[in-house]
Amino acid sequence: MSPKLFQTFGFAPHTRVLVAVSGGVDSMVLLDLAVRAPDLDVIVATFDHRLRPESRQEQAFVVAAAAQYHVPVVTGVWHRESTDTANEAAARQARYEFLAASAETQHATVVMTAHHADDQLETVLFRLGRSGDPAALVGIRADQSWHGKRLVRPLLGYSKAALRAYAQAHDIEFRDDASNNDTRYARNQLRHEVIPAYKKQNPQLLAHIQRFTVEQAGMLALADAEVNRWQQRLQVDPVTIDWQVATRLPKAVQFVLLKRMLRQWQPEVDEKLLPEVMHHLFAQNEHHFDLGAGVSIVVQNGRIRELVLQPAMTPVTFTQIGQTVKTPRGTFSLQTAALHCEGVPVQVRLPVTLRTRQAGDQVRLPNGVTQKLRRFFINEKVPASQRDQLLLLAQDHQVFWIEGQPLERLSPPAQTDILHVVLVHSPDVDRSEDR
Ligand SMILES: Nc1ncnc2c1ncn2[C@@H]1O[C@H](COP(=O)(O)OP(=O)(O)OP(=O)(O)O)[C@@H](O)[C@H]1O
Repeated sequence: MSPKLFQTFGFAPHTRVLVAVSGGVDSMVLLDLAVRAPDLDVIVATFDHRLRPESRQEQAFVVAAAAQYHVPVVTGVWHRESTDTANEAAARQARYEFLAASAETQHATVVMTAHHADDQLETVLFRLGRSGDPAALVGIRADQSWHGKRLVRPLLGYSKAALRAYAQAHDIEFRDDASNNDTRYARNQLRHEVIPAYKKQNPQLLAHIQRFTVEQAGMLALADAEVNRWQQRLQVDPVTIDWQVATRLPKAVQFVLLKRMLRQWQPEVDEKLLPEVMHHLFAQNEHHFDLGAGVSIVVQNGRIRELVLQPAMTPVTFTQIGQTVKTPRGTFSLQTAALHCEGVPVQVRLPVTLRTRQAGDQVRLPNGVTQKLRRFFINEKVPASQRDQLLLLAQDHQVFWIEGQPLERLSPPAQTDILHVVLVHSPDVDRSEDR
């Protein structure tokens, strides 16, 4: 293992790289390699999750190590709100938000973490146990675009044993993360109890998983292209699929096709119902299936029709202050906050559209990080059944306001041409307009 390993990523000279360092052996080795690489301008980022008493000292250790390497360091601390749960997933989310925000402020174009081959094995086995979805089994990606940057895992091809050997050979100090020895966590149980036995039985396990994840990513890309081709062939109109031609394909292939098409329509449908949908496709009777997330489908005589139970509202656009729009959900008018004290003022730019969510929507969090709206809804525990119904104000895919969400969760856009407005809602509209 040598700094040459970065060459495969084709970084331009003096690429600014934010290296995520916890102080553990993996990230200390990554830091050492990155600092030795001639083409990289390294900045260290270290986050204190405050989940263990020793985490402060670990962060101080990383800060001191960065100083020894003469590289800048940014530090972050997880200031949990009382509503945040202190679990591993929430801690990881906070850490990645810190990394994204730090990359922005440090003008780094690449963020690196020290995930290695054993992490990959663990991730794939863990996901296999939790979900049968082949897309989940691509595992950790070596190089992906992320928040407008590249998120790179240069050590994914190296085992933990190889990293330890490098640390020993180069006298690299590190701190052991005590939580890794805590078998309360499901992943650690897998790490300490299941994987060692599995590896003993199959000495090539790491190499096989490595190969599997690379090929799996390729297979899924091929599958996407194939699904698009079939979709064009089978789609009669935007909400109708004629399944007759597809029936010449093996049942398992039909299932995959159907699943991926429905996911494109609505990512949150309940896929457990799909075998039943297929079973009833060619029945004479009409069958209705409620797939959740506001979507139901009707199947009959080899045709599938989508019905959105509560149709998404037709988007309406405000181009000026004072404009009033009638919708099936009531009458809305956009007023300047100074004129109206009703409701809380929102900062928007015009034109702004009132609508329900769309694929690609995103919000900007108070810490400046851009987050997918889908992820935001999950974090804020908005029930899946409500997500398609909530009204929001958006420009393109940037969402400024969401019905029922406290505004301090959403920060305004960074532009200066913002207006303070309130959306005035009169629900007492004639319900006959709903049709
Ligand atoms: N406290 C931290 N500060 C900065 N970077 C960290 C910190 N903890 C972990 N990292 C980075 O993330 C990488 C993965 O760490 P770890 O395996 O502990 O993560 P995890 O909690 O399992 O989550 P995930 O694997 O999904 O990132 C580390 O190699 C390191 O680069």
